[in-house]
Formats: sequence, C-alpha cells, structure tokens
Amino acid sequence: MKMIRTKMKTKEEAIIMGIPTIDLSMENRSELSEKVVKACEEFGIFKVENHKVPLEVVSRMEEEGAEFFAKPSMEKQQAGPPNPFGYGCKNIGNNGDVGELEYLLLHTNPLFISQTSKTISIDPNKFSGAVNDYIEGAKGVACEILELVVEGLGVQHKFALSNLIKHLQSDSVLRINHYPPNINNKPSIAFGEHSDPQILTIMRSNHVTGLQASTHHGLWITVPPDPTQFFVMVGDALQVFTNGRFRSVRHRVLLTNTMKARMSMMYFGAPPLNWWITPLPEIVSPPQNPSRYKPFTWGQYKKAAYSHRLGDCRLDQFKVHHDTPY
Ligand SMILES: C=C1C[C@]23C[C@@]1(O)CC[C@H]2[C@@]12CC[C@H](O)[C@@](C)(C(=O)O1)[C@H]2[C@@H]3C(=O)O
Ligand SMILES: O=C(O)CCC(=O)C(=O)O
Ligand SMILES: [Fe+2]
Repeated sequence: MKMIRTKMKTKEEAIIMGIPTIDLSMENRSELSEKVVKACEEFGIFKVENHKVPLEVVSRMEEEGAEFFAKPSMEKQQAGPPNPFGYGCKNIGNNGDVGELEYLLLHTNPLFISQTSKTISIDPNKFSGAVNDYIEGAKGVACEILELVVEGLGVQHKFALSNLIKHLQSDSVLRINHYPPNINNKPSIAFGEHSDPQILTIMRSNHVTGLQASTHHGLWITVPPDPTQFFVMVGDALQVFTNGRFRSVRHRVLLTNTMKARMSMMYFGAPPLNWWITPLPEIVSPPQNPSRYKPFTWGQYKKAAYSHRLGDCRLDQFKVHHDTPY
C-alpha cells in the first residue's frame, strides 16, 4: 500500500498560507492524488480550480436561489418547515440551534426535487432543472475528489468511495443558505461551528466573505470566497473511512459588516442509509492498526447526529477508545 505521510503545518504557516488550492487539470495523476490526500490530511478543506462544471449551471442555480429568497416570508414558509426537507429560517436542526440565515434543504433524489419544486417555484420545471443540473455538477466534483483520495491512499478499488454517492439510493443533500446583510457594526456568527456528518461537502458561494475553517491547531482561518470555483470539505464519514487519517473539518460562518447577502450552495455527498461506515480495508491492519471506530450504518449515524446539537463532536460515541484524539 502506498503511504504518503506529511508533516503538520505550524500554526503560523497555516495562517499565512491559507487553505490549499488544487488544480484539477494537472496532468500528472499521481502528483494530483498526492496533493488531494495531503490537503485532506493537513486542512480537511481546499479549493479546486479547473473543475468541469459549466458556469451557466452555477449561475442558473444562483438565480433560482436568489428568486426564491427574494419572495415574501409567507410564500417562503409554504415550502417549510425543513423537517426533514424544505425551507427553514433561523432554526438549525431540531435541538435549539439558531443562526442568522434562511435556507432550503433538499434531498438530491430527482423524484423528491420534482415534487418539492411545486412548493418552491411558480415554474417548478425551471427550478428542478436548475437544481438537478447543479447537483449533477457538484456530484461530479465530489466523485473526482473521492477517486483521487482512493488512488492517493493506495486503495485498490478506484470507485470504493465515489460509488457510494453515485448510488441511486444515495442520501446526499443540497442546502442553499441565504445570509442577510450584517448591518451591525460588529462581526457575528451566522452559522455556528460544526463538522458536516457526510462523506464530502462541495461548497460554492457568491462573493460575500463568511466561511471560516478551523486548523488542526484550533485557529480559525477565513476562506476567501471564489464564486467561479468550488471548495471541498472532509466530513465525519470520510474521517471514519480513513480510520482518522483525515479529520472532518470544523467550520462556521462569521459575517462581517457587509451590505450584501451571502448565498452558499452546499452539496453533502452521503451513502445510502443502509451502508456500513467502516474504515477501508486497506487502511486498517490489525492488530497494529485496528479500526478506531465501532461499525455503524449511515442511517444510524444520521439518527445519532440529528439528536445532537450543531457543535457537538458526534463521532465520539462511535470511537473504540474514547480517549483517542480522533
Ligand atoms: C443541529 C443540527 C443541524 C444538522 C443536524 C444537526 O442535528 C446536527 C448536524 C447538522 C448538519 C450540519 C451539516 C448540514 O448543514 C446538515 C444539513 C447536516 O446534514 O448536518 C445540518 C443539519 C440540519 O441543518 O438539519
Ligand atoms: O454557508 C457556508 O459557507 C457554510 C454553511 C455550512 O457549513 C452548512 O450549510 O453546513
Ligand atoms: Fe457545514
């Protein structure tokens, strides 16, 4: 098995460098996969350039999102509440978390999108067309990254992870967040610190700054927005698939004084509900390197995650030894 061990950046280096950028058009595939593994290990978040998603697909999704959020509150409420999917305002989850935002949470299954679009838009076909195209694009980026991860880790089956989110019954989710302008003179946390429970998150936002990610040293670094590119974040399930070699990135949204609203589109790539989340066989080698996590299905993890507060470390209860750091 090919193992690429990298040295952890110092606090200072991490802040000066910011998060890594990876050019997906790089021709040397093994160099590219090494870069992806290194970025996942050291930061758990990185920007990807030269993806193949047409900008027109991104703009159509953004226009549909902007059109929806510009509607009167009464009309938007008709697409809610977000239990489990639909329009939400300020409340995040069901356990008392709140944020300065409104959002649409959509399951990525096209049948679900087609049904839900009727409550969201007066032109449901236009809305569902834009959403389905965006989901296909974001899923493509997620699959590309997961295939590079698998190659970089020396795992035999190239599609071991990407097949999970390509699966017809994949439980992937699309979330469109809309943060109103922060007219107070002080920065405020609009979406609290958390990690995403799924395998991989593909994020894209307009040009309004807000996303911050925590380094392994616990320092917050601001992620400068880039509306033409995507950002990739390691989720809890990928932490388990790599037996803790990658760690899910803790992130939050901090809004500084801005006259414009922030809009972010988040694709959360997840396996089918009955899929087991256990370290990839090539990653564990008992007895020296046993699994650090008890086996669980995605459905079990999701249920546990949804019974927690946003900022909780939800993987802790699945660790074999509770005293291990990750
Ligand atoms: C407080 C919560 C909101 C959340 C479900 C949870 O109970 C814990 C995880 C949260 C999160 C974070 C990433 C995604 O935005 C999200 C949709 C997800 O899958 O897990 C949210 C959940 C949510 O907003 O419902
Ligand atoms: O809006 C953002 O940039 C991040 C939102 C987020 O972390 C989420 O939706 O889970
Ligand atoms: Fe998140």
